[in-house]
Amino acid sequence: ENNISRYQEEFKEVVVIGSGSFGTVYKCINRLDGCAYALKKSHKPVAGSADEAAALREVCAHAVLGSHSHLVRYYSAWAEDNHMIIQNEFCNGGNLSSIIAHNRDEGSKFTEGELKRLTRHVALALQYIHSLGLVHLDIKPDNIFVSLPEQSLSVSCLVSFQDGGEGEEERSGLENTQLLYKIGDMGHVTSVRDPQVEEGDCRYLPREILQEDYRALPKADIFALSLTVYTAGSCCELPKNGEEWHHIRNRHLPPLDHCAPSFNSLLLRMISEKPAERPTAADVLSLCSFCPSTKS
Ligand SMILES: Cn1cc(CCO)c2c3c(c(-c4ccccc4Cl)cc21)C(=O)NC3=O
Repeated sequence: ENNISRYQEEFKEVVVIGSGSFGTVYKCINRLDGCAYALKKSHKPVAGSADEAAALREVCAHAVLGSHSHLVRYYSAWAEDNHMIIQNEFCNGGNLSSIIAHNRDEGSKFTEGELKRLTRHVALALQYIHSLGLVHLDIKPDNIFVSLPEQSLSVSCLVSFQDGGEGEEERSGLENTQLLYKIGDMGHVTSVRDPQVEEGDCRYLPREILQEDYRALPKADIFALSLTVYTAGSCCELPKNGEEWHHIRNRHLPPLDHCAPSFNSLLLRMISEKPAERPTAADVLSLCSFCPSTKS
């Protein structure tokens, strides 16, 4: 039997960077090109199972999506000794959920400028995905990754990034780096025309998806983007079900007190009960572009 492991042959495993029901994610260095990659190792799904269909959708989606500055880049995928392995771009800034958790501990939160940069980057990626007739269906802080370009990994920037820095002026240091937000985890991507919907995280799902109404799937991504941005701005945990869950679906979302009314009303419009009333990704970009504080 073929017991040569491509994983061992081609990569040096550095550290586990995540693990869960999906499998285990490692930061690895490719022995040939010396670059860091994120490799997710999961058990090979049973042939013909829903897991196998999802794994195929993930890899095919990456292959179709190609490369985009606000999508985590896919490099390769293969099977070995009963495991599935996917090799993706390594994002060195962590994911949005780890940054939100850090802010929650520190009692600090995203400035309006940072929230607008986050909204713009993810809306750019959604505009691209939707333009290809695809939808993501699992937009949430865990699946938004951060890339800090090397040159901005100076100590001062890292300090402000890691420890929140001394105050606003330290944090504002972030606003000027070319920090990039990227959508990752294509495990729920499906086509708008012939959707094979695997429901994403219910905290970020609009009502119509739970009611299996798939007539406006791109607007489900817009709904989830709003609650993702809201979570980053408020550091609050979203409800999974019950009264509070329905309250939000009735557009009751307390405004982010440090953001302009125009930004709060954009977030509210994005969670309109009727998908048709939610803006498209292109609308979000134009509504969010008049922001003085951050470029890019
Ligand atoms: C838990 N976790 C932490 C990270 C690093 C953040 O600094 C991470 C990454 C990915 C993924 C990932 C997600 C879904 C599918 C495949 C992969 Cl490799 C998971 C990741 C991925 O595709 N790229 C990553 O950086």
